[in-house]
Amino acid sequence: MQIDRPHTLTAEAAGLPAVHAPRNEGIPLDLGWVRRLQANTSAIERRAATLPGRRSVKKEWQAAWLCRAISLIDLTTLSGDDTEGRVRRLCAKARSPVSPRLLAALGMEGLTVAAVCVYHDMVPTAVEALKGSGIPVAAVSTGFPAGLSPFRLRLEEIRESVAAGAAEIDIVISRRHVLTGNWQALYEETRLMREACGEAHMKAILATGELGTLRNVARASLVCMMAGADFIKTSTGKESVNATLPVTLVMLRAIRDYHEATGIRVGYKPAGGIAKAKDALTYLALVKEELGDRWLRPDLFRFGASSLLGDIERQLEHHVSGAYSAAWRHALA
Ligand SMILES: O=C[C@H](O)COP(=O)(O)O
Repeated sequence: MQIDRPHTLTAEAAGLPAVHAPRNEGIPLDLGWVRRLQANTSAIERRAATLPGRRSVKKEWQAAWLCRAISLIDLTTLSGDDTEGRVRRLCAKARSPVSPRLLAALGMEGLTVAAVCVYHDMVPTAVEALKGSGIPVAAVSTGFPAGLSPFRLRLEEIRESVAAGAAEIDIVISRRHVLTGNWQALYEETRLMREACGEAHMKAILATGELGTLRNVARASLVCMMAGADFIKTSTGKESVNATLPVTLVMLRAIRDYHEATGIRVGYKPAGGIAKAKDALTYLALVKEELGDRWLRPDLFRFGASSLLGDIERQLEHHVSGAYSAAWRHALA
């Protein structure tokens, strides 16, 4: 598809000025609605398969959309060997996601990523390193990635992450509630997590690669939105299958249904394995087709990605200079 041409290659084209959708306060669990939801797997897979081939944005339009993609990244490090030093370097990258020379050439001075996403223990370091930047810190709490620690500890972890300065909390759902069709338990658990988040925005990670069917993905999406999730997110990045286009179609349509029924906009975060600039453009095109431009802003869309920024930077370098830089020059991103 042809994405509309942004007027100019400016910060505005990259997703600014900031807008803030009202929060999703949730609604009572509607089991009838949940059970009516179906997913036509073969139709969804057919549609998803046509998407990468139909995308076509070139030259300055492509550069503008790649800058938009940067403004939508939750720049992430979630490794067992994370150190304060690595998190500080990541935060420096978040403030200045591509070289100042490139930003000046693109007219994109001031461009930053949307947030930095880290484990609970790294929240104070990230908060300190991002001070004054306006970039929020997101914490993966609730026994990430499996979410199988005692429930009271998962709630406590959320509270501690918020107290340490996290403005966004990425929770993981209990996959077993989905696999056993226990929507009541999923709703109640997610609702309590939302309460523990307080003012912090909550992204509900479904771990779609472990939910078995696309119908389960649709129903889990809906239950999490009913329970008050501000975002629904595909994956932790640790499952064997993470973000995919079919899962994205299902989740976007659940978001559209919820919006049509309630008037509330819930955000979407594909995460895990999105590492190429062209994949990011495919996701943006799909969101634009399914939900419209309003969802292509940081308050309603994020990429959860640890290495996407590096490839986008390489493509922008090519746009400006006509040459590709070596991948190792962008190792951190
Ligand atoms: O939430 C973010 C993901 O964990 C990042 O996954 P990734 O390292 O495959 O980009």
